[in-house]
Amino acid sequence: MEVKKGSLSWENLKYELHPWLKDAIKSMGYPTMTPVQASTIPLLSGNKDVVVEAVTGSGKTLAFTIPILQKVSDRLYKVDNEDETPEPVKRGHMLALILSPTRELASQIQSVINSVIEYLPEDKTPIKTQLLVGSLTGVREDIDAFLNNRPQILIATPGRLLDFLSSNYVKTNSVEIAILDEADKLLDFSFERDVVNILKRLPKQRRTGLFSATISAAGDTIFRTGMNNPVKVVVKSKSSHNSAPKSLSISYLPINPEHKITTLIKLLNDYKYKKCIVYFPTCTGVKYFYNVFHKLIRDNNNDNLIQFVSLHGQLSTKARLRAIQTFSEGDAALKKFVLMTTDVAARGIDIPDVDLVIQIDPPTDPDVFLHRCGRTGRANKVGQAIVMLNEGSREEEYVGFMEVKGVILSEMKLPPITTKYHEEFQNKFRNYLLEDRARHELGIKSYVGFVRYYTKHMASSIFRYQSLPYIPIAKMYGLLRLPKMPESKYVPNEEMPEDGWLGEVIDMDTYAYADEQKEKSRVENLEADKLRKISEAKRRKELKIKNEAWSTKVETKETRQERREKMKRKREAIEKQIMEESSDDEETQEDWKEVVKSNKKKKTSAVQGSFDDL
Ligand SMILES: Nc1ncnc2c1ncn2[C@@H]1O[C@H](COP(=O)(O)OP(=O)(O)OP(=O)(O)O)[C@@H](O)[C@H]1O
Repeated sequence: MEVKKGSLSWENLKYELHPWLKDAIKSMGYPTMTPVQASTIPLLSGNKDVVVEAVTGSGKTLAFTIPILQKVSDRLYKVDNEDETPEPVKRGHMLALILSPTRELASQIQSVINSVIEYLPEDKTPIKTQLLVGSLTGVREDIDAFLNNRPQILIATPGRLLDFLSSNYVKTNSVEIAILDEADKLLDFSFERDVVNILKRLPKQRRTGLFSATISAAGDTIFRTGMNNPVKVVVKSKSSHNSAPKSLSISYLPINPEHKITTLIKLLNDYKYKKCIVYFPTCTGVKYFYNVFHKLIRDNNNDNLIQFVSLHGQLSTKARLRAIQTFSEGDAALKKFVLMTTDVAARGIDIPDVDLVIQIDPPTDPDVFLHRCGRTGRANKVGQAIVMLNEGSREEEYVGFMEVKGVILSEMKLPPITTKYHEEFQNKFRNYLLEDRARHELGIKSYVGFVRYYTKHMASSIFRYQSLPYIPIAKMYGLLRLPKMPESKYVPNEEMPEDGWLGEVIDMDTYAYADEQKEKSRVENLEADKLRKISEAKRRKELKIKNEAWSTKVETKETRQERREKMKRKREAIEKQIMEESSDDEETQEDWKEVVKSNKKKKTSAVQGSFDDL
């Protein structure tokens, strides 16, 4: 169904809403409907199932919230006869279910619904909501709260809802409406089984609504949701076939990967923005760079003009919700706010002051690109999204690839940054890492995580891990030395630094942890390891000498005294040699020789190595 132009005044809504709901919307300060609301509310409030695809920030949440509240109000307040009273909803039953792929989004949806419910007159039976997401509370507590508070509307993530519904105290046969927000995500391989299981438990005559900015990505799986002849609502941007909202401008920045972090810092320092979201590929990457930025940018910035907030899936639910709260409630008039995050905050998150989004790398799933960009430029507010692409590589083909998907990217020029600026930061970065071995270990983990992430790109012909610039990327991660990993075989021989060192060689034996306890045990382990190696090698050599000595005795007829002297000298020489060889680096050097050797072999035999073999 195409949305027709016309008056978007709430008075023109083609459905008669409950008076309290009409008043609530007016009081909330939304002068007009958005196109997706104008078309969806009448359908879903009536008796239609809907599949809604509308650009990011176009008001889809209210487009399903209003029909839900309308249906709940029908059930709670509507009577055919004035002197009748509606039958109350039974204990253990609910009327509406909303599913969301993330805890943050579920919590945000609950806030939107609650903000409308606030306008419900006090003389009416209260409408209540309950949030069901993993690890915030236990399932048992959720069930107790549900039975005691009797909410009619549940907002949940799939896993927790499934556990919750397994209880005999929870009944689903009164559910009148079910919504899947970010439906394409809920119907992909990660959630589909749970979601389909949940929907199977609901009454067949319920209404179902599927919402997303990229619903087409769900393909045929939408038919597994048990919808009844659904109506498709499509709302595109006004400008031709652009899949992004008109108020959002998207640029790409071709860049040498080695300079990504310094350039990011330059942008964050110099750009005018209120709130910025920076997307990193992995949780470890967020943790690592959050620590780096917190220390190197914040500490140098006496006025603390930028506040960094980190949000990723390895944090507890409470910490995640707190991070979103800090970021969204932060006063942008006082300082800039930067949320460093992963795709956990790619979809649905609605924070009005976000006017800049930066992606260090494109997401592995091309559909997520639009969701990430769409955290800005919402509800007709101006926003800018920037994605960094490795210059002179196939990654630049991403621009054409996205254009086919209706996402237009324009080229952005690099901000002027001197070599001195890069070098100064890299020196600071190196010194920061040298202060604590644990920092470098986290850097290695982040780099390795990134390489794994890269191999998962769906557009694998554009994002080829075989031609990834491994050395510049390792430098971007600040690494002192390239870690041992199978992918290093893709580094061309002529680019491979000696023994993998990316800068000045350091003594790994004395590279210490800042944590005293950890350092003590590292040194102890190192010593024990050395002693073990010495004694093992000594034993092996002695055995060899013994055998040799025996045969020599027969052959040369040496005197006992001479043999003893000789063996003593040999033993001493061996010990000396072992002491020199037994440093931690021996293994690494061997390993690097192997990498170089295998590279040579690869070149001469011209056989392409397969990843799965490794
Ligand atoms: N009728 C309206 N008039 C003005 N602003 C509105 C209206 N309806 C919703 N909004 C505002 O628009 C913003 C975006 O809405 P919402 O979060 O529902 O977008 P969405 O379409 O779900 O986006 P996404 O696809 O990114 O999840 C919100 O801040 C919301 O308050």
